[in-house]
Amino acid sequence: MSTVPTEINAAAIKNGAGEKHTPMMQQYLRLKADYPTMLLFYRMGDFYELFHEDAEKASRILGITLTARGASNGNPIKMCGIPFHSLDPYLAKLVKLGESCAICEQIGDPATSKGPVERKVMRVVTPGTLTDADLLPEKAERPLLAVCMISQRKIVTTGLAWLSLASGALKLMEFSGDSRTVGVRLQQELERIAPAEILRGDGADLGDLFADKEMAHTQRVPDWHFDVVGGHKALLDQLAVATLTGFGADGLGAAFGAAGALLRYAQSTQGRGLQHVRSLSTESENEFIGLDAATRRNLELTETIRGQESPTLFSLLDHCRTAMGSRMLRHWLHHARRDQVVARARHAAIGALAASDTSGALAATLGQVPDIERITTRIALLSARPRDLASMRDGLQQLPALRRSVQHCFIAGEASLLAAVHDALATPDACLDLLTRAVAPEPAAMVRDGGVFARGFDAELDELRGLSENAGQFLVDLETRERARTGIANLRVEYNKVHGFYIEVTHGQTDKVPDDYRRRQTLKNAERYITPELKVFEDKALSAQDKALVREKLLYEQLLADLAPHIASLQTIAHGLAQLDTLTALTTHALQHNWSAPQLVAEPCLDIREGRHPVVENQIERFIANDCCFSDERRLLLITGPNMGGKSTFMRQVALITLLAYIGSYVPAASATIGPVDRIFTRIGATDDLAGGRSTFMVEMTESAAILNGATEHSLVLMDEVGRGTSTFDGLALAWAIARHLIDASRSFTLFATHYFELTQLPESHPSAANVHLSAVEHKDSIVFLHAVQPGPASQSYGLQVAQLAGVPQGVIKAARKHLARLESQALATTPQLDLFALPCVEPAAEDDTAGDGAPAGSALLAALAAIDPDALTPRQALDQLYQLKRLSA
Ligand SMILES: Nc1ncnc2c1ncn2[C@@H]1O[C@H](COP(=O)(O)OP(=O)(O)OP(=O)(O)O)[C@@H](O)[C@H]1O
Repeated sequence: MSTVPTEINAAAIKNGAGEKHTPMMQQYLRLKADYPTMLLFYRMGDFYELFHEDAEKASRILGITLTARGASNGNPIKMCGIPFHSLDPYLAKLVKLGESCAICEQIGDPATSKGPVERKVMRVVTPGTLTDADLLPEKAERPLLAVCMISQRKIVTTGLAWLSLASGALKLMEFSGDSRTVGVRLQQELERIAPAEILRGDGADLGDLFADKEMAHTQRVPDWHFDVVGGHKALLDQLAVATLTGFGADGLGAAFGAAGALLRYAQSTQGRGLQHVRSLSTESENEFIGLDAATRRNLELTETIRGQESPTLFSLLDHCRTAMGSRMLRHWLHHARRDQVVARARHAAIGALAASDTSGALAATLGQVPDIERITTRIALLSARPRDLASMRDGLQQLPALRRSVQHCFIAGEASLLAAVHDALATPDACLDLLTRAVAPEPAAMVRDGGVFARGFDAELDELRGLSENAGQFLVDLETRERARTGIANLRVEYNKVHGFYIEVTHGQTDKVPDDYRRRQTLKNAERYITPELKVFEDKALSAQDKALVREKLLYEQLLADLAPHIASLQTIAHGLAQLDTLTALTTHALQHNWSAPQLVAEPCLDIREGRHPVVENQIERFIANDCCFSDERRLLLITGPNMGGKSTFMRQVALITLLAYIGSYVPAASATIGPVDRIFTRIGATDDLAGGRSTFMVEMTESAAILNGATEHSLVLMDEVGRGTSTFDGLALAWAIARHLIDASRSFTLFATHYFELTQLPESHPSAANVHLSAVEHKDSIVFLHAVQPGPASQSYGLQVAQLAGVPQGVIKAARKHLARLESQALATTPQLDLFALPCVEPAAEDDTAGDGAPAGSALLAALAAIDPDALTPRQALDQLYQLKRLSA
């Protein structure tokens, strides 16, 4: 097997320099030299041992005892070990933490070996190349990705190749630009693809891209692995084709380099070719609706903001009955296509499934289908276990029923996607026939245990099994015969593992034993004998058992080889099943929650009627539905309203409905008509990034900068309380300018929530902006949220009432009220800037971009008067205000 030669190992050189290591240690060091960056698990009898630094590291991570064993080259050998049968849980833990492990087995026969038994690394486990069912997350992919960058005259071309080894899906993409834009882009693509492991060239300068500790484990490989010509050839060989034109990969360069390194690494970890990697897809730069990391997080697509698995959009919609469906749903949520055709086909399929009322029956049948995708991969990698094959057989038997249900649907309604699924689910008769004939109804877990093959599959195996299985009857017969022959009534014929077969006679009867009895063993109360007849039988029976095991092993290898030609059709079936499962899950959710089919149109618009937040509507008793309407003439909504009024919920629901429509799902709304969308941006909530050295305000501004630089007229932008991370006036000024940029320059559809009431004047100078507010009413001293979005700006913020609701002590609230009144009157009296933006009753702004942003100037007295809310004043405050007004008029 080729190894992963990342660097020449120091230990190997040292070992050659005349140091005195034991023969076993020499062997260990030779093996370790090929895997310098991995933990080497060295098989010794029933244990895997780790030595030296590997032992220290593993004992620390796994919490196992570190010991020392003898000495080599004069130094004690540090070591720790684990029993061979409990390897997988330990591997799972290590790989989760980003460690890679090489598993070295004994391949020689200890009985005949001179010196240490021959050993070889048989398996390499790295975070991005897992295929074992026990090590992989069931509902997520763990792709391996390679990055290749080629610079030419300040233009950097970045090639990406990534492979989900567990499914065989191989993808390429390439993009170019100056180093800054390429860096940003790369970061975004890595966030979308979410690789478990990244390969990069030894000398590649990727800036501080991988400084982020959250980023996948990176592995350096020699730069020459990224050779473009070599990579192109490796792809042709892998896919067994003469040209890559059919895969849309013509004209790529850096991506081929990445693919070359990727395939080399993946093959080396498996120790064999990747016969299940048969196809390639090339992603173009603008295929998907762009979502940056902040947006993926803020919208809680597959992870909550706190990093939990639920409640998220994925956890809500995942009614999938197979892991294949769950993985596809997760993929769809992160890969909404801009092309409306794909989404429309899915809407039609959901419509047909819903109309035919078969989703319940489909879900029940899908529940009996195993993870055919991953089992197929294990067949290709020759690591499938007998029970994998048995469940594959049982799963394939469900195909005709599924196909009938699907056919029923697309006859009922027009759905070309379901027709394609129907075609994909054709039963692979030859494969199913082979599995049915070969595999026992309930096979043993491991081939080494025997009992894997069905009776009647192989005549030789049946004969060998017959010999050992008939032993029971033979022994009963022999016992009867020998009792009659010897007259010993309590004579017994038995078997044990140590002594084999024997005839047992108690001491009192031994004088009756015939001459042909040979003594085998003397016990306290009895003698054990063997006869020539019993010996012949013993030889046959025992060797038959061994021979049967050898035969089963051989047959199993042959069976996997015979299944290889079916890999492509099994992959097609797995894809069809995943699609069907995902569509059925979306249909189930749509039916249960009264979701409707969105309309995707070519004109710029976003018209949602009675929209709901998909996750929140599930959590509270009565969710208030709201409309949201954007058009070419109405591009920015300023959202005001009290804290807790529902602003963030409303904004997120608009983004989620848009995204759901584009992944092909129905949406939580009475109706939704949505035009082209290229990106969704969100700037929501204030979190600081202490680990990254960025303050709350810095994070806020970085995210805002990305939006201002990246948003286009087809983007949907969510801005929540921008500017609140700094002083009031700085914040207000920034919020004002950002909003204007979004209206004038980006022309995106923007939801702009703010507590700066001054901004609500924007629509007067910018007609494509409009005010809406979340309504609330005061009841006595408290507040009742109505959660309804209404036209116009909010009249006040109710901050103190919300604080009161939150349990802030009464005394504090009272003091705050007083102080607020004082502040408001002082601000009006002494800070003319405030009314730059304030107060609805003043003159409308002049549309002048340069002079104070066209802010109105009005009489301070009028402004102060307008700011007074008589209902909110105590008699004492009213009197204070009166004095204030008097002073202003003086
Ligand atoms: N349309 C709605 N119908 C019913 N309840 C809602 C609705 N919208 C929001 N809520 C409830 O109100 C709570 C607060 O909503 P949200 O966080 O969106 O308010 P907010 O206006 O953004 O508050 P803040 O300004 O303090 O961030 C939510 O947790 C939810 O329980």
